[in-house]
Amino acid sequence: MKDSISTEIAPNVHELLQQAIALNTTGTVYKPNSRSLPEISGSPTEKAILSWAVLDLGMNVDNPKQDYDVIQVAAFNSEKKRSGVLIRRKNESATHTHWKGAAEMIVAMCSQYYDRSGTVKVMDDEERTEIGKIIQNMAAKSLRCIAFAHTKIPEDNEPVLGESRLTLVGLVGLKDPCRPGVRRAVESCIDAGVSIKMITGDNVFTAKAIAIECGILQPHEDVNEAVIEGVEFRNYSPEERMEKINKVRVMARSSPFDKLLMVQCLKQKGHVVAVTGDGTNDAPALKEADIGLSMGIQGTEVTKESSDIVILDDNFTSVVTVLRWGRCVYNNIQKFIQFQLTVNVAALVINFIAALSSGEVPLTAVQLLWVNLIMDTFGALALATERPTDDLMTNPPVGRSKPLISNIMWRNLIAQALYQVAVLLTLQFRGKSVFGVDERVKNTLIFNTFVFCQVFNEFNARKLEKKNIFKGLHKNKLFLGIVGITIILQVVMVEFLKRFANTQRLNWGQWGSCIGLAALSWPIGWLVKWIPV
Ligand SMILES: Nc1ncnc2c1ncn2[C@@H]1O[C@H](COP(=O)(O)OP(=O)(O)OP(=O)(O)O)[C@@H](O)[C@H]1O
Ligand SMILES: [Ca+2]
Repeated sequence: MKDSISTEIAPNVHELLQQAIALNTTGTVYKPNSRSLPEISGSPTEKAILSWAVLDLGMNVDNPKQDYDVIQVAAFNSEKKRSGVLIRRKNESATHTHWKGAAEMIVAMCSQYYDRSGTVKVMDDEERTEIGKIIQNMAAKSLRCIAFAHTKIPEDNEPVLGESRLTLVGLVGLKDPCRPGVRRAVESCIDAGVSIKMITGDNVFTAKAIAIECGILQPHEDVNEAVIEGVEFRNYSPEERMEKINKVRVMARSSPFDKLLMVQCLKQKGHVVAVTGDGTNDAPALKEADIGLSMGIQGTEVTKESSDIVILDDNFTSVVTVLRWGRCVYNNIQKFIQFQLTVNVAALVINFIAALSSGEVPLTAVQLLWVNLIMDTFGALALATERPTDDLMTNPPVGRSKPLISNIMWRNLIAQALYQVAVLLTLQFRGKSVFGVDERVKNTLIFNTFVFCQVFNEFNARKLEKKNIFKGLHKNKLFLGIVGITIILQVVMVEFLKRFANTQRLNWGQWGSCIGLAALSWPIGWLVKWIPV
C-alpha cells in the first residue's frame, strides 16, 4: 500500500512535496532512535500531513532541512488560511516558494499544475473547473482539502514570497472523523431546547458534510439558509444579520472575527450563548460568550484563559454534562428559595397579626431560631443536594430575562403560605377553646404545627412542577436523613426542652392533630399543581 502511493507520484513532484511538507510546517517529527516510531507533534492539520508523509509516503523530513535554508516565512493564520516559505538550496542562488493551505484559495493563486507524469501544464479554465470539482468531491466526503503550490524564482530575480502564478503540486484530503458520542450529544442538546451552531474554518462543502455527520444538519433538508460563509455573514447589514441569524446553523470559512460577530449577534437577540473551542482563533468568541468552554488537552493556553470552563477530556459530550448540572443547580436553587420564602412569609404573617391583635407573639425567639436552622442549613442540605434528573433535559432553557422566581414557584409558595397562615391563625384564636388547653400549650401547638408544616412542605419543594413529589426519594439519603433528624430534634424540643424552648409537653391526640394538619400540605400541593400558570 505504502509503495503504491509513493510510486504513483512522479519523482520530481515527490521531491517538491517533500520540501513543502518538511520546510513549510510548524509541526515536528522526532525519532528517538532508528527503530522506534517517529513522534509527531503540531496542530491537528500539521500532524496529519506530517504523519501521512512520514508513515505512508516514507519521506524523510530531515534531509530537506539539511539541504535548504529558510529565508522567509509567512505563518499560518485563520484569516488567510495558508502558510508559505521562501527557501534556497545551500550553495545555490535560485529560490523556491512553497505555499500550503485551504485548497480553493491556493488553487486560485496557481496558473499551472503538475500532471500525473510530473510535467508542468498550463491551468486553463476547463482544468480549473475540473480541479474545483475534485476539491468539492473530497469535501463532500467530509475531507478537509489542503493544496500545495510551488514556484521557482530564477537566480537573477529578487527573492520574494509571491502569491500568484504558482504551480499546483498536489491536493490532500484530511479526515477529521466525528468522534463517537458527538451525534448523541448533539441530539440531547437539541432535545433540551439548545440549538447548536457549527462555526468552522473549513470550506462550505466540508462543513456541510461534517455537520450532517454529527447531526447538526439533516441529510436531505434544504440548507439554503442554514449554511453560510463567513464573508457573507460579515457583509450583511446589522439588520439583515439579526433577521437571518436564527436560521444559520453552519458557518464555513470563518475568521476569528466572524466567530465573535456570531456570538455578539446571538447575545443581542437575547439568547444565552455557550461557545466551545480549542484554537487561539476561538479565543475572542469564547471570551464574549456567556459560557466559554475550552478543551483541556488540545486547547491552547489563550483559549483556556479566555474560557469559563475547561473540558479536561476534550470530549464534546461533556457539554451535555455541563448543561445537565447547570440546570440541576439552578433548579435546586429555585426549590430552596421557594421553600425558604414559604417559611418566612408564614412566620412573619402569624407573628405580625398575633402581635397586633393580642400584643403577644406565639413563636418565641428560640423557636424562630430553630425554624431558621431547619430552613437555612437543613433546607439547603436537603434540597440543594438533589441530583440531576432526566426530565431536566427535556425542558426548554431559561431565557436571559426570565426571573429567578417563576410563576410556578409563586403559585406553590402562595398556596402553601396561605394554608399555613390560615391554620396557625385558627390555632392562635380558636386553639384554646377547640383543644381545651391553656395559653402555653396552645403556643406549643402552633410551634409544633408550624415546624411539621415545613417538614411536609420540604417534600413538596422537591418538585416544582411534577405532581409526584416522591420520585427518586429513596436515592436521596441526605434528604431523608435531614428530615429524620429534624423530626427527632423537634420531639426533643417539645417533650424535653421545656425551659429552653418555652414549650409544653403534648399528648398523643395533640401530636396527631399537629401532624395531621401539617400533612394536609401534601394534598394541597398536589391540587395546586393542576392550576396552569
Ligand atoms: N497548518 C495549516 N497550514 C495551512 N493551512 C491550514 C493549516 N491548518 C488549517 N489550514 C487551512 O485552514 C482552514 C482552517 O482554518 P482555521 O484554523 O481558521 O479553522 P478552525 O475553525 O479553527 O478549524 P479547526 O478548529 O477545525 O482546525 C482549513 O480548512 C485548512 O484549509
Ligand atoms: Ca480551531
